[in-house]
Amino acid sequence: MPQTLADVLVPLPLDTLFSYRVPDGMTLVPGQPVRVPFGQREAVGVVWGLRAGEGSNLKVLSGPIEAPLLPDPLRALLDFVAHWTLAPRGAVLPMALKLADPDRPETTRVGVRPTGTLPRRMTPARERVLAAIADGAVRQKRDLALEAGVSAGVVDGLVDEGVLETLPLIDPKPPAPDPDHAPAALSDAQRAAACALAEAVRETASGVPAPVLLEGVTGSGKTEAYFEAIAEALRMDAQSLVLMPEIALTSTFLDRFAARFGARPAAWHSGVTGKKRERLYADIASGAAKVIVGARSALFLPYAKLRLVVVDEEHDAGYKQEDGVHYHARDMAVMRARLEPAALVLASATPSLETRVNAERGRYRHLRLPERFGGRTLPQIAAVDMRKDGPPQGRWIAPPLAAAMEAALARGEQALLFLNRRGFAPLTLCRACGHRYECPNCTAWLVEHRFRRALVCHHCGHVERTPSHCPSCGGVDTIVPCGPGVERIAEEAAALFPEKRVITLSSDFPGGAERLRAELDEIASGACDIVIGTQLVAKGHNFPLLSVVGVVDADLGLTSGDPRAAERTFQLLQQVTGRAGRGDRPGRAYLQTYQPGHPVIAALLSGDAERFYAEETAQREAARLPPFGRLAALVVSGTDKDATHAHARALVRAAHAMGVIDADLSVLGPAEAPIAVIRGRHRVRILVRAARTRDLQGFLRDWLAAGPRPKGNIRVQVDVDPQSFL
Ligand SMILES: Nc1ncnc2c1ncn2[C@@H]1O[C@H](COP(=O)(O)OP(=O)(O)OP(=O)(O)O)[C@@H](O)[C@H]1O
Ligand SMILES: [Zn+2]
Repeated sequence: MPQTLADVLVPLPLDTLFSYRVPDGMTLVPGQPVRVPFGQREAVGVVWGLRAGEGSNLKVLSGPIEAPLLPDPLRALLDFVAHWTLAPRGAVLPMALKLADPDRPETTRVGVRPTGTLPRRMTPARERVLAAIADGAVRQKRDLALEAGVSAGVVDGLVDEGVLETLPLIDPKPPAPDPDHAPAALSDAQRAAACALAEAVRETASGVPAPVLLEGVTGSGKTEAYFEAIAEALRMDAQSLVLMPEIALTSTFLDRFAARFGARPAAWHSGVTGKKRERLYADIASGAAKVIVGARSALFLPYAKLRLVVVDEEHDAGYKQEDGVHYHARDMAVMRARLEPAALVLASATPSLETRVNAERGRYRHLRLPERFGGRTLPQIAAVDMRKDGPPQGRWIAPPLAAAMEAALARGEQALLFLNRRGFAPLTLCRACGHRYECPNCTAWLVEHRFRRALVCHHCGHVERTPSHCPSCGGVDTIVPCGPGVERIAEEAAALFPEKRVITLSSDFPGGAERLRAELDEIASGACDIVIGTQLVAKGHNFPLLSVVGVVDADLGLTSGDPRAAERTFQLLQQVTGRAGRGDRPGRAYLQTYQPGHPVIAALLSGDAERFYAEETAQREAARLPPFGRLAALVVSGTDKDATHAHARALVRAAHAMGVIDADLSVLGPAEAPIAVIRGRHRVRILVRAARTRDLQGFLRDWLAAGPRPKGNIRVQVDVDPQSFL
């Protein structure tokens, strides 16, 4: 007699499902988290499928775990991610499965309220407590003590006497966002876009709407437009997910959202931990959490009824996960939306070439907001030719930029200096003997961080104290910095404008999201005059008083070997210059460059984005680079240099031996990686380029199966659709 068998996926780096016999009388459904015997122990897993079969030789499934199901579209997404990235399915599962930690006790907060009994002895402190709590509302002990201005001991004393009683405090359910709370008065262009987006959300009732590219210049109100799509989803009692490339961007978003909808959305990111995370996960699974904003990991949650996915700043490289499972969250968002089905909105002022091409070829709908909101103009952009007008040796702010800053500051406006380089100087050497400070674990210079008084490796995190004498020649105080980082620019700005308040923002500063948020608020309120920052300040922020943006080194990034170097630089500089003139004062931006004629600089100066995209597209097509061809990178690494290189060569030989390499499928390399050693591991790269008509993943699977087994500590990391080429 056939029995019910369950095929279970376990969160281990394995691709296979394990089959178990389901005990008689136990009903399970696909997606159910379960406990199963696994080797000598028990493991958790998720039912991936159920079937009838003969199971007498199989182990018996232990039982279900009380946890949210992984719904069909989510399981299909996980299968797809595994297929696409070549990661084993079991390695993908942990991105979606967040089980409660049974060892963590539930930490309930304790509240107090009056019992009606009077204290035997009255003191002024006790009087204040009783006055504070006279309204009968339940308060946390600590809050009550604060409110009454007494020590916690006073409250405890009243509890001991039975004047107050304790009871567990249950978090009130956060209020739900209201689609009609405070809608913005939209401009005509915004309304047209908002209507089209809302329409796409409604279409999910009957099918899969086409993805939408929402392309609008900086400050055009893309956020306001997609808010109306969220409102529509709320009216359908459905969920919306807003993805952001960086968690630093979400804090201002939460406030703006609350102003529009009367309640904050739920935020999902690595900072949400413990019980809070468990509760949110459950609310997402039940559908109680309606709007979720998060980093890329929020894409893999068990939404009950997801009808809208917004990928904000869709061009941002932060969407690519570069460790563990190498996936691109934007691309996987497209797949998730198709599986649900949900409307998909890709929003950007500077879309990726991939997305632009999809829109041009009619695969995506293309909505545009060509103007800034409220009649504001885009900043005028000028080049500062560093060959003619550069600053004196050892300084980095050219006179024309300094003059523009001075004028703006005199008008009470703010200036932003942008340099995408952390630390004080990218290279440090000994003036006496030329010794360069290098990382002991990586092929990389150590970067001086003056605030921390340390030399730091940006690849492995190695830190050493800035030495007082040269380790090579023994020279004392001979250390000299070469080139600028943000800290050095801050020093120069402070010297140029000694009476102005300078704030420096860099992702490596301590304090995390909290501090950053406070600083962003300060800037927006005008509490500082000069802002200096890395790419952290480039995107998304709204600083109404900011009128001058100076790009300290506009050429940085143009010379890298990355096929997207031009596109990336264009996007970044367009974003950062777009911070100027968002309030009621017009903005100006200055690009300090040694090559004012470079196509990227020329495109920024002319404001002719269309031409830039057209030329970039033509070049990519000619070179058969993405999106006209597909790439996969293999990084072979190991502690033994010769063995690592030998393995890479053997892999390439194996590819050629397969007899499938031709004009439409080429294998390039092996070549030593630009960063040849990271954390003591030698690195060699192999690049595969395939026509879109070829099954790239199929080839990679066959190749890795046919190729040599890595020996010792050699590892082969596959990166499909690589974004980084270091
Ligand atoms: N219809 C509107 N009513 C009132 N304010 C608006 C409206 N549209 C936009 N704004 C304001 O204009 C500013 C820019 O809008 P928003 O941030 O949505 O633009 P964006 O296109 O997302 O910009 P960026 O790409 O630079 O991040 C915001 O301060 C926003 O509140
Ligand atoms: Zn290092």
